[in-house]
Amino acid sequence: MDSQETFTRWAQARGVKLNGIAAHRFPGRGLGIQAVKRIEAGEEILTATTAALRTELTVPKSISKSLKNISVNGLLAADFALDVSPLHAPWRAVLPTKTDFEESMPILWDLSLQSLLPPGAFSILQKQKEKITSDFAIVSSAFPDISYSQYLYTWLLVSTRTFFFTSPRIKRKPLIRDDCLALIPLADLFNHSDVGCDVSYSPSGYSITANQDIEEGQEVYISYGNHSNDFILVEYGFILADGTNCWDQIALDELLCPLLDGEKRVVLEEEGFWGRYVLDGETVCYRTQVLLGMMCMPINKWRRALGQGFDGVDERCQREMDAVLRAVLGEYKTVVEGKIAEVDKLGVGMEGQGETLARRWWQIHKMVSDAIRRIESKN
Ligand SMILES: C[S@@+](CC[C@H](N)C(=O)[O-])C[C@H]1O[C@@H](n2cnc3c(N)ncnc32)[C@H](O)[C@@H]1O
Repeated sequence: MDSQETFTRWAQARGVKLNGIAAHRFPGRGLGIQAVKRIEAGEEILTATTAALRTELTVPKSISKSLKNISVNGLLAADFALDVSPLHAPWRAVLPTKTDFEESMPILWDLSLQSLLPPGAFSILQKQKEKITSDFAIVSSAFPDISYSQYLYTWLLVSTRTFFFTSPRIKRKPLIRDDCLALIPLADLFNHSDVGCDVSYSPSGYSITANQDIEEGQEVYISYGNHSNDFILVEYGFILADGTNCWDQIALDELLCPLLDGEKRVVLEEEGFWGRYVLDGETVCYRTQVLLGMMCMPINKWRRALGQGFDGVDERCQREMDAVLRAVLGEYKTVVEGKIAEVDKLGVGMEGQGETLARRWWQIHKMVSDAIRRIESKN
């Protein structure tokens, strides 16, 4: 019996039930879930009782009592790092290796490559580093034998494969969303697509239901959330192919925020419209329209537009706003081309790392070029 089969039986013995699916290795995606029969939309394909889960409630007291104020991701990572028991051996045997992560996860890339991440991804990486550093400080003072590299590995294992979980037995206050985590054996093998099977959670456990008809032999996906490729790259170590992520967007703050300062910036801050400007595959966000309006309108007119909605501003004004955006995006396109050239000539790290990074910049290039074309064809 191979490790996948052993793991499957182990999970089934713990209360995971499968219907028409099995673990399967997919090139470039590690393990995933495959349909082993034709599945119809609405069919339940996996259920897991809470007895099958690994959560903060299952971490041995000998570990949790020494790790007060740690994040739940950090607590579960410590549990993984300290766990050598035969109990979880079949699960451990199918998990990605440190080498898998070295190639895929930006946090393990050379700093010169990290500095070439798109701004949106770079800021997510900084937050991820802060969380891990803070968790490791707590863990290393309680368990000095756990090395940083071992802890980073188990932290990423947890962060890349947890599901949303709550329980009345959890007394933690305040209970923030990032801390509502569970590991579900076998369900953690589903790979991500922008739209996937429905995952539902109730006090009795999890249920995963096909969102569409799936042919025998096809890969079966769930969605990890409505995430951009910048987010997926940093948090999960891959990007979805061009045109296959309907949630993709790019951050525009670095381009737009420097254009405004002084009083106009203060007004935008006061009205809650400063920062978080994005462009997706179809348009810039409403916040960006509000900022462009501030750049092109007298303040009284801007306030009226804020009350009535920026979608209906007059044509002349909209043309001015479009012209500002067109100019900014044009400059950014040149910057993006420079980044692609830098990535190509850097020659640092594993081949796959630079390749993923260049692919991401090309996706951004396309999004920016498409937006420029849309503006030009409109005016
Ligand atoms: C929850 S696990 C899924 C199982 C994983 N493939 C494995 O071998 O253990 C999440 C990880 O799977 C990989 N993954 C998920 N969806 C993917 C996709 N669409 N393309 C490439 N890799 C994907 C990434 O490495 C991600 O961090």
